[in-house]
Amino acid sequence: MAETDFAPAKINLTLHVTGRRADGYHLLDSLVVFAGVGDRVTVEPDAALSLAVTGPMAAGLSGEGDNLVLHAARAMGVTARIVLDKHLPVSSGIGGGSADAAATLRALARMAGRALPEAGAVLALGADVPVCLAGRPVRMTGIGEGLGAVPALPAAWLVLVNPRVGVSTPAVFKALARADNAPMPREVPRLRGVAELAAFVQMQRNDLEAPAMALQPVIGRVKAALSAQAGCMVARMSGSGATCFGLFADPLAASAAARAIRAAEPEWWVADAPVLQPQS
Ligand SMILES: C[C@@](CO)(OP(=O)(O)O)[C@H](O)COP(=O)(O)OP(=O)(O)OC[C@H]1O[C@@H](n2ccc(N)nc2=O)[C@H](O)[C@@H]1O
Ligand SMILES: Nc1ncnc2c1ncn2[C@@H]1O[C@H](COP(=O)(O)OP(=O)(O)O)[C@@H](O)[C@H]1O
Repeated sequence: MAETDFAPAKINLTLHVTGRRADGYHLLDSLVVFAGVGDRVTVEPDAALSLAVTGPMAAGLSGEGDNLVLHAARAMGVTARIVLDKHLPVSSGIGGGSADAAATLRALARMAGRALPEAGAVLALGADVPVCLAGRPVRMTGIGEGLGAVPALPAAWLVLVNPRVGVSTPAVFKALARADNAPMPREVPRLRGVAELAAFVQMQRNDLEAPAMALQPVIGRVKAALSAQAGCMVARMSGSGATCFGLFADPLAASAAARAIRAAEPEWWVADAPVLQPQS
């Protein structure tokens, strides 16, 4: 039986870099949510493992031997014909490859009636794969393996904008001036509306914004374009960039903002989508 799974964009609403391990990996403290826009992974039983990439962002993935989808399938020890329908820009700070790997694990587990790999094997696929496998709002800590519960978040909408410049995650971490930054407050408070969520985000940081902007100054323009939109309550960069998000209380304001940015910057990738709520 074929199985399809959705690979939603991962958004770091906050991203504090709080330390650096001896192996060079950084300790993070990040409020992560998922957006209702993403890739789609379809798997079908087959005697050999194969991957076809379709969709508007397929061209961004040339070295298919390295595709995280194939790494994930090997970690499951299952062969399948896999189709990755790629909609998210590659190397863009919204975890597209990690979301694809997580969707592959979920789809193959259902297809083959197998359990998901253990936590260490999931983390070995990439620091963002555990959070993408969780697929719900969490406080991510450690290098990505810590998944702490957060109080339910209000319904909210995001506008995502990428200037179509890929940003290398290792290069951004390398350009970070200091790794010993303050974490988020001990508790993420209960946030009773988008205004409170936006105020919380505003008081936190993405410590990778400055180094990413130094490497790709266009990120400053992306953030400013979002901030200038009516109804945008806060704008920040996600992950190691270059994608920035704007947070909106109202879906109509979010889609109007997306239309306005698309009209002004036709070369940029722009999407509006809800913050995904945990499935009940
Ligand atoms: C920065 C984040 C924040 O969510 O997002 P993205 O910008 O990738 O979306 C992630 O931590 C990225 O996770 P992921 O992209 O899976 O990282 P990996 O493939 O495991 O590592 C790529 C490289 O990033 C650096 N790295 C990654 C994670 C981490 N906690 N510390 C690091 O220093 C290391 O240089 C590593 O070699
Ligand atoms: N399925 C995939 N989708 C996106 N990138 C992938 C995938 N498989 C491997 N990669 C590689 O992973 C790297 C990071 O990609 P991506 O996950 O999109 O970055 P980010 O987490 O910053 O959004 C890129 O160099 C890309 O070539």
